[in-house]
Amino acid sequence: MTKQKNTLLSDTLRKCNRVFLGVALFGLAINLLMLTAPLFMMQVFDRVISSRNTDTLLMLVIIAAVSLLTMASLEGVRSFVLVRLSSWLDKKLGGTALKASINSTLKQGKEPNIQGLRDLSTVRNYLTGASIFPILDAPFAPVFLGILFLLHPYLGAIATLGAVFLFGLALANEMLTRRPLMDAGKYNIAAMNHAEASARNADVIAAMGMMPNLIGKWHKEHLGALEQQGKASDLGGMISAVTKFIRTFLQITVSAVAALLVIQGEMTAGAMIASSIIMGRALAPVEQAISTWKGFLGARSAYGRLSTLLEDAPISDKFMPLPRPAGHVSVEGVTYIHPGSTIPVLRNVNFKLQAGESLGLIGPTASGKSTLARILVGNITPRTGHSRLDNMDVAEWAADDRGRYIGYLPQDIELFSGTIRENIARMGEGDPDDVVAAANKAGVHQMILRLEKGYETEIGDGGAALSGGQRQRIGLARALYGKPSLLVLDEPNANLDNAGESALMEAMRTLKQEGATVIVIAHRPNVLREVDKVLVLRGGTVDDFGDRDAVLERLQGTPPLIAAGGGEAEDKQAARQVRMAQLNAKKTGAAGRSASGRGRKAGRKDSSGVISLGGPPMDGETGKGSPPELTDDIRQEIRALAGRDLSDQEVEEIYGLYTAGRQDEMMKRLKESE
Ligand SMILES: Nc1ncnc2c1ncn2[C@@H]1O[C@H](COP(=O)(O)OP(=O)(O)OP(=O)(O)O)[C@@H](O)[C@H]1O
Repeated sequence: MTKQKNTLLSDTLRKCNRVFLGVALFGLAINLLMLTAPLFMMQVFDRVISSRNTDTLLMLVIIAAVSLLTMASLEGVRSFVLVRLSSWLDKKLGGTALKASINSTLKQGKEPNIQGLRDLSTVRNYLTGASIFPILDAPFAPVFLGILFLLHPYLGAIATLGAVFLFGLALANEMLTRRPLMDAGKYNIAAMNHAEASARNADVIAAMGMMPNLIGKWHKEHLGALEQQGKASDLGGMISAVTKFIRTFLQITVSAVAALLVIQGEMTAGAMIASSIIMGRALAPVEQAISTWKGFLGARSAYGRLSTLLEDAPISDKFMPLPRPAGHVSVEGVTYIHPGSTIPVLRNVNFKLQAGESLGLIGPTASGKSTLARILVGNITPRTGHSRLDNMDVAEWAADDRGRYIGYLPQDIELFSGTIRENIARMGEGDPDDVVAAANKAGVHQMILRLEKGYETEIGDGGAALSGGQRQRIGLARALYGKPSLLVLDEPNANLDNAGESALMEAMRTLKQEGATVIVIAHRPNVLREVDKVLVLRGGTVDDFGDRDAVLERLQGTPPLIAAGGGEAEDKQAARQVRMAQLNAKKTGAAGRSASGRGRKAGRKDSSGVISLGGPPMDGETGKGSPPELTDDIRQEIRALAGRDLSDQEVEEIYGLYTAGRQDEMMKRLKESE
């Protein structure tokens, strides 16, 4: 089935046709009224001066004044209409252009930008600004040429030839400058986006002295734009100079021929003056068109980009709201390839969660966890397969509706300029009770109250006025706002201290009681204590899925996928607890089969837990196998297993037992140190 294209842009502009027709008719009247000056001059020279009749002169002045006033009023009304048209266009298309820009960032993985809004502004300014007048006035050029023919066929012929020649120059201008101007536009957009992105990352730039490199990169793109612009301006400037010369020379030629005709008695002196003025009017739109050509090309490119962007926007914003889902999650054969890539980042991912279940999503870096999270919340659409919430494909569920039932905390949190209250209420006004309830659940209420303006504290762009941990906790409160049925938390504890992490785990317990389904991506172990199930993602495929303890037990002997973080005592304790959960699961024979049908890793001891400290596991019997190097990570892991701070020597001794394959003694030493 071919996707229906959104024709909002062309439809909206079509609706403007009547206004443009009106504006063109105004233009006709204005152009005719412009004949006031030449006709006045003609009458003064031919009637007043020869007859010395001052009454006629007064009458002519009054008629000219009325005519010029009418012209000024019409011009005023024309500009009034165009200003209103500009606002109307903005109201009609602005929201859709912004939405489409945001969606294209989301779906096509493009660098975040609001080019759609910029393009709309370019098109709008062109259509409703002074640059459109030469195009609207151009159709009247033949009227003026016709009048010249009436004054004398020679004058008409010279002016027509001149107009054709100038039109040819205008065409040459279009053909020669189109490509460089389009290239300049492209370079310019890249340079501006680059500059915007740099400004957003000011901290990193300043701290690591990246400024010269970034400026160099920006310069390269900007110079590209300047070079192409220069090329177009050189050509345009030359053509413009030739045009000016030809136009002025034509004016002189017409005046000279008219003077000859006057001498030969074929024309009056007044007609000679009038012909010169009319000639100027006839050729003005052609000359103006050349000078405003750049604006026209810019607007045309902007129109092209905007229509491509809007074509993919949803045809209608209307949707039938669906009832609150219970929270059943079903991921069916999901494969995903990032735009611009050919390698699937997720391959045939399948799993199901009942409403109220919680899942820990773990896996090595770049295994596709965040991508899966974005699919689960409906931000990106799988290439094949479906992610369903209560049987409804989230990708097909209108975002504004489904979003009410989903809580999402992305890795980079993404807060907005505004107050804490607005941020928690997802940038709406928000019911105060609901805002406080979400903050309480995220354990952040007291922290907010301690801020100078409490919930009304302005947090700055992206939450710049908050610490990393505060941002994460406010992001969590935003995710919890409105009691969502499904929560997807992407490394929610990455910036949290112990108190923050305890609050997070408390929130997970509360959510469980409330029946919400929670999916949490974890690199640090604490949160895994609160989940029912664990899914291990490796290289974009499900490596293992099942009950937490069983999966963790099966992970024995593989390089660690979760790390004890930061040297915090609780972290170490948690890491140890997760390890112990693995060991206990082993001891009680909880090992099951993996969801993918893969058997558990070849066990080496079945009577007690085998601890692996990264790298290939050591053979407990023989001590054979290549021991991994005693890295800082392994030191940390040993300390986490011990649950307290060991001296370097103690760590090395325990490690010695490990590398010798003396697991029992190692366990004893670990317990001793408890
Ligand atoms: N917008 C994108 N365009 C192209 N490739 C992308 C995009 N986003 C992610 N990727 C690629 O997809 C792969 C998976 O990324 P993803 O962020 O899902 O991994 P992850 O498991 O969450 O990693 P981490 O644990 O480091 O957060 C990576 O190789 C990454 O480079």
